[in-house]
Amino acid sequence: MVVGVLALQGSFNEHIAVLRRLGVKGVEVRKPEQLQSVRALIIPGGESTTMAKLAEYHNLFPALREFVKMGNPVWGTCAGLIFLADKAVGQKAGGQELIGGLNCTVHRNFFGSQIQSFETELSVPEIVAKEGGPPSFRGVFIRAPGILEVGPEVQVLAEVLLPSDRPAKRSAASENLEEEAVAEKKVIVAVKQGTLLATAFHPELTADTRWHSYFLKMLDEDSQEASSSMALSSGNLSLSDPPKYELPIIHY
Ligand SMILES: NC(=O)CC[C@H](N)C(=O)O
Repeated sequence: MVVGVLALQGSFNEHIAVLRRLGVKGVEVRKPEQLQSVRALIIPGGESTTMAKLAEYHNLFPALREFVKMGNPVWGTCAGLIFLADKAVGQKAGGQELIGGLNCTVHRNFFGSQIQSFETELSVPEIVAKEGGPPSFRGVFIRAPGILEVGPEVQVLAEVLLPSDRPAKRSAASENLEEEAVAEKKVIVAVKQGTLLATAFHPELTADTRWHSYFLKMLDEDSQEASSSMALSSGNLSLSDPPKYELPIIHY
C-alpha cells in the first residue's frame, strides 16, 4: 500500500516519517499524475494560502477534487483541513482556492496568530475505541484553524474547550487555553466524513501514532486488498505493535 503526501509545502516529511514507523510507504505528491499511483492522500499543515498558490501553479486542484470525489481516503491536517473544507472564513484578501468535499465551515486562524500556538490534551473517544491507548491525545495547535459548523453527515472526533469570556482568541499573556477561565464553549478540531478525515492540530509532530493508524484503517474499510498488502509491508513496526505514547517531539 502506498499513501501519498502532498509535498508542496509544510510538514510532509514528518507525515512520511510516521507512516514509515507504521511500516507504510509514504510518497511525495507534487504533480497531478502522481495521484494515480496512490490509494490515499495526506494533506499536511503549513500555510494554506501558499499551498493553494503552489497547487494552482502545478494545476493540482482538478486532480485533487477528482481524487476526493472518487472516494479515496484523504486526511487534511491543519492547512490540509482548510483545503478540504467546503467553506473557509478569515482568508487573506482575494480568498484562496479550496479542494472542498468536507461539509464544514472552517476559520483559517481561529486560535489566533503564530505566537498563540499551544498544546493541549484532547479527549478522543473514537480514536481510543479503534486504537486503544490513553483517553487523551496531545494536540499540537500551530496557528490553528477551528471548525465552526459541520453538516449532518460529519462525525465530530475532537473538540477544544474555550474560555467563556473570549470564545475566539487567547490573551497573549496566558500559556494554556485551559488556564484561562472555566471552559463553557467548544470548537470542533477533528472530524470524519466518509473517507475524509480532518484535524486542526498536528499528530505528525507527536510520537503518538494513533491518528495515522486510524487513517490507515480507513483504507482497509473499503479494500481487503489494502489490508493484505499492509500485513506484508516490510516496515519495522506493524499496526499491531503497541504504539508509543510520548510527549510531542517538537515543542512550539
Ligand atoms: N499549521 C498550519 O497548518 C496553520 C494553517 C494556517 N492557519 C493557514 O491558514 O494556513
